[in-house]
Amino acid sequence: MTLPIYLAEISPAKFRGRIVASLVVLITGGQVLAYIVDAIFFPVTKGWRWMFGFGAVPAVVQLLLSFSLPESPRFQLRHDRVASARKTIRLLNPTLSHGAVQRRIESIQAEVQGAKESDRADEAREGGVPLSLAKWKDWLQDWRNDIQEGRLGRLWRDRVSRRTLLVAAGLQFFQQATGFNTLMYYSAKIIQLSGLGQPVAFAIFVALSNFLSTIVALRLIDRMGRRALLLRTLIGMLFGMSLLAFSFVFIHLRADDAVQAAAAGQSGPSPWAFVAILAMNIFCISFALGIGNCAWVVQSEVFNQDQRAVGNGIATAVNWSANLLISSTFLHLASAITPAGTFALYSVISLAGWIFTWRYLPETKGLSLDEVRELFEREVGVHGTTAAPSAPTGGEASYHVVGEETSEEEEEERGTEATAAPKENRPESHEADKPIAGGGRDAHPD
Ligand SMILES: O[C@H]1[C@H](O)[C@@H](O)[C@H](O)[C@@H](O)[C@H]1O
Repeated sequence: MTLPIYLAEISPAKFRGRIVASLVVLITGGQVLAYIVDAIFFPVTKGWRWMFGFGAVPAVVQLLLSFSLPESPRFQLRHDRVASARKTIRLLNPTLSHGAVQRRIESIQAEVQGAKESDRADEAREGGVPLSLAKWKDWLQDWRNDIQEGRLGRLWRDRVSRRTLLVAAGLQFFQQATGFNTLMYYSAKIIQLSGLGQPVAFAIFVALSNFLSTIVALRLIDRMGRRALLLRTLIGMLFGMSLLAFSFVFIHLRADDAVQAAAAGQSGPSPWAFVAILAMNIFCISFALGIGNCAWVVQSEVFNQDQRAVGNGIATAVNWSANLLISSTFLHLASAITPAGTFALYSVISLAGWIFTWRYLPETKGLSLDEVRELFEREVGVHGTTAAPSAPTGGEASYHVVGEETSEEEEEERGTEATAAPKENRPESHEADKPIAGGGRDAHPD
């Protein structure tokens, strides 16, 4: 949960999508490694001990490396640690000029002002009833007040914040409910059911295509934008999952001995088994190019400073709860309504995910975290007609010039010009590349 927030807070707007999505590259790379370790230890007696034990290695490395990780400049400025924030900004952006660092500090200070006020209000309310069993009623009341008056309550009461929560949690829900992890967890089983031999080898192939496509997504997410990418890849997911459902209508499910006979070459697998493999790969590649990344990126950027932690917490909890629900029900569903029926159900959920994205997600690419918030504050959301976002705050690199790579220094300089210049005068305001700010339904590429 902390990582998307941390990465979003330390990245310039132009590369934020890519930097947050690099987290997913590491997750999916880790999954491939886990498959390989498991394949190695599968034939070993009590190999599961090694499988679990190896999981501790990256955790220890991460623990050791985290000691050298600075706090994000936003966090430092929220706690008035200006000198440390200056040092961190320099560390993260060694090419920035003195003036540019100062401008970034001032912009973040302006942004965290509201959050600091909320911090003070929360502190004033806290320290209430000491935890003792005899006073459990007071304690419960205190806890309820905290929820109502604290960050959670503010997140729920405010209409704009509710919308950001809906978008972040909704995308995380669809990321899991479309059934991707059933393919990750049960791909060997599914492949075995289809009558193909070598289920583990094919399963590694699925994990590998997830990993490689996630790397490709890094290049697309800031160029194409989250919304455009999602709307296209959800169609790929819908197609892949429907094809998988269709292929399973014709696959005669095999019992274990029949699978062994097929593997020994006594009876070949049905050609539909190969269609199923193809379908799984289409689904996985589309997932990894789109919602596998975008859900994390979007949740890291839609909340304001005050609500970022609680909002990300809720969205992450939705992700894991939906994951638990889907993966723990897969085998039961497959025996109740057949695998074909289960995959058909997941494809209907992909369709619902497409409608949700089209209806609720505005384009956030290239906008500073501040501007993303402004975008949600505009009444019209994705389908109105009000103007594009206001000029960047100057604190973050706020342009999104497709295909153009610039140094931080240039970005900062442009940021200042843009703050002074009216929007129409901005040199790079390519119509085609404008985020779908308030103009989505008419303007979006689909
Ligand atoms: O974004 C990640 C990633 O795509 C993983 O492959 C998947 O297993 C996770 O559940 C998901 O949250």
